[in-house]
Amino acid sequence: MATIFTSSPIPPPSSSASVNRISVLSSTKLHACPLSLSKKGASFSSNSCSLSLTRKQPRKSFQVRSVAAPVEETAGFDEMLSGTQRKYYLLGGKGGVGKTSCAASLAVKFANNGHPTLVVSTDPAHSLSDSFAQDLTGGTLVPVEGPLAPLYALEIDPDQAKAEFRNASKKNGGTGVKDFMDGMGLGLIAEQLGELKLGELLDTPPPGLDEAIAISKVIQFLELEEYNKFTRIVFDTAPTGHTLRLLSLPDFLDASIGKILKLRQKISSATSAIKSVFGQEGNQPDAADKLEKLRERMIKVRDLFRDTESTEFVIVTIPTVMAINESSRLRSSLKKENVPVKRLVVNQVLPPSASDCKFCAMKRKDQTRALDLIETDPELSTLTVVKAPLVDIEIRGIPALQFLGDMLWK
Ligand SMILES: Nc1ncnc2c1ncn2[C@@H]1O[C@H](COP(=O)(O)OP(=O)(O)OP(=O)(O)O)[C@@H](O)[C@H]1O
Repeated sequence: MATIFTSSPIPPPSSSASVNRISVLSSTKLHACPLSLSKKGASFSSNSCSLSLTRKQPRKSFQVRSVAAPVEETAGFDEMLSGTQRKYYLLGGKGGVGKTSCAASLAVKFANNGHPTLVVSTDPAHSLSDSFAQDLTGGTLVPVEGPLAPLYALEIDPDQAKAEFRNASKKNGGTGVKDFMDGMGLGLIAEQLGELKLGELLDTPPPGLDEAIAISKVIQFLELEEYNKFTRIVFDTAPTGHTLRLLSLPDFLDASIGKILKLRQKISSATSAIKSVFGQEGNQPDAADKLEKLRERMIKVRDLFRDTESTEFVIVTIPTVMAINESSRLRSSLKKENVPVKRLVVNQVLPPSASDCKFCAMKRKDQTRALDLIETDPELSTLTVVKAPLVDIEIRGIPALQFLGDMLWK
């Protein structure tokens, strides 16, 4: 493919279809350079232009005359946009690859296209506020300023969610029940309870538990009326390891909580006579209720993850062998758990340039090797690959997110 670049003024919109207009985000003076993303790599080239988000530069524009149009692989954003029924997008991948940036840019794009959108962070190390450059902390719905349709953010506090779970469980199946049973001389059942290893679970929660509870908390929120308006919900999830463990947690917790509740029933019938003598009723029915609710939400989370109609997990990666291998393992685990995956975002792809910078040339070669891996990887090769270029400043704030979103979600 050959591409000719000139830097003449932008022609009127009616000019030849083979001429691509370069977008300029005039409101913030962010520039995009000619870019076309193809399966074989980012076909971006200019003698005078590297891909950059440059502040305070004079308004410039380029025109690209494509001699042979590259085969572009797009995200299929129209499909993501279509329908007014609620859809969930979970973005996940290795730490630091750009999950938050991609999730935030998707949320902005949905909102700008008319969908009332909620973006949720379930990563214990939240970075939504940093990404939007707005204070979105507080654990409740916070409006994001800027997009056309309502966009709200929610940063779930995993510690608070975990504490709630711990309290509910302790009253029913943790040390609270164990002490209670010991006191009643029901050591045998206490041993059975020990087999559940629930005490351990609560004392040293497995990584991912916080996120599972955070997501269950979101489900609880979504049942409230004020959340009905959201037609797109984008999750910025924690790095891969957490996500993988998270996937198996709903089943694990469902089983554990189910056992606890059954056990509680047994205990309550076995001890009803004793309780009636000693008049010990306590507040257990309320706690049991809470635990049962948590269990129901866990089941909803699990079902939500697997619902191909409404949910999609988008894997975000960067063009390095390590990140791509990790993405492959993630995809394999998601497949085992029947979580629908269609798209793979490859972020921070170095655009080709005519400069002879040795470091860039080496880096580009390295990235190309990694990108080639995707095409032969049995887990990843079937996915729609969407590439986003590495830009030269941090992606922060609505204009920058719009810029990234316009390149990614097409
Ligand atoms: N295409 C890009 N070009 C340049 N910088 C980028 C790009 N994508 C993301 N970044 C920057 O990389 C950093 C990490 O991005 P981000 O926080 O989105 O990653 P993350 O995967 O969510 O990280 P974590 O795993 O820590 O939550 C940020 O400073 C962000 O601005």
